[in-house]
Amino acid sequence: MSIEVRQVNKQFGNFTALNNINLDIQAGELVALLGPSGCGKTTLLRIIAGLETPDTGNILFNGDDVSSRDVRNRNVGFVFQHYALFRHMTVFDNVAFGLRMKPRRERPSEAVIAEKVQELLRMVQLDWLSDRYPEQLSGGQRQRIALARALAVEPQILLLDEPFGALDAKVRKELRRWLADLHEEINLTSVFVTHDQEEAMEVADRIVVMNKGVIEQIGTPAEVYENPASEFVYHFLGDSNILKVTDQEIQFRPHEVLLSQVAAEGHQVGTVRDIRPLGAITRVTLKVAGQKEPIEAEVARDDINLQGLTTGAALYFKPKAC
Ligand SMILES: Nc1ncnc2c1ncn2[C@@H]1O[C@H](COP(=O)(O)OP(=O)(O)OP(=O)(O)O)[C@@H](O)[C@H]1O
Repeated sequence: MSIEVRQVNKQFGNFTALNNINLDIQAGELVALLGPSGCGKTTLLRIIAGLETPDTGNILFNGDDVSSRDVRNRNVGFVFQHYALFRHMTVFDNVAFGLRMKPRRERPSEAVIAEKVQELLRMVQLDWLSDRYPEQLSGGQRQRIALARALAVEPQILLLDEPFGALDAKVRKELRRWLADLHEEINLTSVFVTHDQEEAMEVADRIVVMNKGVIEQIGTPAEVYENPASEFVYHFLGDSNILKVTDQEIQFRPHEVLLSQVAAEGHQVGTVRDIRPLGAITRVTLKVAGQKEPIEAEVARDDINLQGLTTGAALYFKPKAC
């Protein structure tokens, strides 16, 4: 199901939370709303869900204006951090909840509900936990159960607010992959909120970069990273260096640097402050005379210029684009 956001504005008192938001999301897309804290991501998600009303503007699902429908009549599944699982219900009952709450005419029989719940629990790979209570689950398991619960009513739209927020890095990664796989399995349109650019890059088909209530750019992860529409997008999507050359400032990312242990054409010299192995890459921090901020260079861990390199050594560098 496609989602259109048309000229949406939202004020909280004098504060403009959303300023003329326009957004088209295709059926089957997985879209990330990315931006710093307070930029309006959650407000936009809540407006799409029907949990919040915009001051002006419309929301359309598959071309139908749903602006005046309340959340129960939008058939969206959502996982918001503060909509936790019901503590007094087992995992099974949590997932069954939405189906049991359906009006009598639409409500499946208990046998059908049981089958459906087991199928969802198998899908999130937690069917062995169906009799447990939420407090007996890990954070990652709870999030997966919350997703199963949201999917139980077969929504065509899934809205997720920082779904992996409080989890450790490894579990986050597993869940991200799981969400992307799930997306390929069932034809769902999903929008998720994150302030983590890596998370958006890794999972989303397209990223909506927001700042102070406006959309700065919409594009695929590659588009927003390689062709940022504004300074804000450039800085938000990754680390960057600023190098003063005569009266000009050059900006470049840490991986866009050439290194040399010997003086080379077009290279400047720096002093090695720190050498930090980060898995496949190594980050070298350089202090450069006359430069306020240090320069960071990221190269493959087996880069020849790292051989025998120690802190305090002189190292020559050059932004690749120069
Ligand atoms: N009910 C409300 N009343 C007043 N101000 C609000 C209300 N809800 C949100 N705001 C304000 O609107 C702005 C946008 O909030 P929103 O929750 O959409 O931001 P966000 O981008 O999701 O931030 P975060 O990543 O911190 O959750 C914030 O400055 C917030 O303080």
